[in-house]
Amino acid sequence: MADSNSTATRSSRQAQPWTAPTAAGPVTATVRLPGSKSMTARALVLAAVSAGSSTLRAPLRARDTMLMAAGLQAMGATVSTGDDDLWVIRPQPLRGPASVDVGLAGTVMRFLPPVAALADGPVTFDGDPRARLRPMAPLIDALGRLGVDIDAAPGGRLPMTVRGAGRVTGGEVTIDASSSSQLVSGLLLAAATFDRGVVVRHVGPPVPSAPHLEMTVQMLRAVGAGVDNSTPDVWAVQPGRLAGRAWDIEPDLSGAAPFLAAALVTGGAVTVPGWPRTTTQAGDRLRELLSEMGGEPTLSTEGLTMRGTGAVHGLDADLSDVSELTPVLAGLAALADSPSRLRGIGHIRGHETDRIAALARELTRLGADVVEHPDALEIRPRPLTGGAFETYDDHRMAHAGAVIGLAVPGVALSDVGCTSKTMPQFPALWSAMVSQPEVEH
Ligand SMILES: O=C(O)C1=C[C@@H](OP(=O)(O)O)[C@@H](O)[C@H](O)C1
Ligand SMILES: C=C(OP(=O)(O)O)C(=O)O
Repeated sequence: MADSNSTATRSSRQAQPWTAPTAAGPVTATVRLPGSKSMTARALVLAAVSAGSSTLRAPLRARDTMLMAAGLQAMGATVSTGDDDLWVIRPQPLRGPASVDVGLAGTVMRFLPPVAALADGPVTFDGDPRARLRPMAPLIDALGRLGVDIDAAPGGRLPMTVRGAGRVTGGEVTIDASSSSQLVSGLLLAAATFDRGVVVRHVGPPVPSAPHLEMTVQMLRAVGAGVDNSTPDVWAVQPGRLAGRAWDIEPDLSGAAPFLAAALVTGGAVTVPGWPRTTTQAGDRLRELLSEMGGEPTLSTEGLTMRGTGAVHGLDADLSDVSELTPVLAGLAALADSPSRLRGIGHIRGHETDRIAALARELTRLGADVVEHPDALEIRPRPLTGGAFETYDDHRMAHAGAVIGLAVPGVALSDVGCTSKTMPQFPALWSAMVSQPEVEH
């Protein structure tokens, strides 16, 4: 069952003010990270729409994934999350009435409505206040055109009720998924169980987060779905029975970002064990992005080791594929020896908070010179001074503040507890990393 600490809403959770620890010298640490949010979410959804039982080894236990588990359970699936290392999912006929709390999880709000359409009965969705502002309309419209009956708040937002009819006809549908790749992933993950499967055609400005879409396609194929993604911006899922399976969840590589960044900031070395040789996770791009910023990555059987060289350089990069890395890279950019331009990130204004505005505001407050563009951030480093750092209920804003705090004493986060969205152990892991004495090699 979902534990209350992991699923607590922002309003039911006390803010946890936290002054980020400053590193006394180079940090040398091995940091074992929890499972990937994106893989855990997909594995749970696929397990619930498969024909047999599934297991998830090393899943992520955090607010987003516990809400996913609870949502599926509310619709009738048996989801056993009691064992930290092995979750067991037994699919059952999906049913309403049910009520799903999406929290602030994009994965829950975009992946579960298509599943709810398969339930026999109404399923209501709502979440944190900010969840009501995140883009949902293209998914609601697409499901409507696939024959699903949905009542949503004006403008196509949460709260909403999906009046599941026990089956979905499916077929071809166009969608503008430029605001989130999750709108497409959600349709695809449930589609093999639609009578006619689905053909999703994106029309509009580019869809962000290509690696996340590739993860959706690969994980669908791994449970036996026929998926054709050979035409750009078109994804077809054949109707068919999906097989339950045993999933090994990789460590969360996007969650690795602040820890690896710490190696650059302090001129130390941080190792993340279990870094996969090949992966669809967006966070794997950290190897290349952080080496452009001055780090030296080594991938070995020990995992990924990022070494700082003592220098942090600015970064000019299109982050549209890996936009969830933006907050940490922006924090690092504020400490760099040259300006940065983080481009292609307009859609992150619809993430947990408007991340472009939030980063511009908080980095400026600490003394950086930041120019905010509709879809980019320009960061010109200047000497920073500690002070208040608002986290906006956004785990990755907290990561950014922690990274700056390594070098700037007195960076006072308004709430580090928001990291429970994807890594409840973040404050403990961070403090342990910063306090580890340097080891001479
Ligand atoms: O499908 C997923 O697991 C995710 C897709 C991406 O969403 P967007 O395409 O909305 O950026 C990413 O930013 C998010 O953290 C996780
Ligand atoms: C954008 C993110 O989350 P979500 O899955 O809620 O969209 C994120 O984790 O950076």
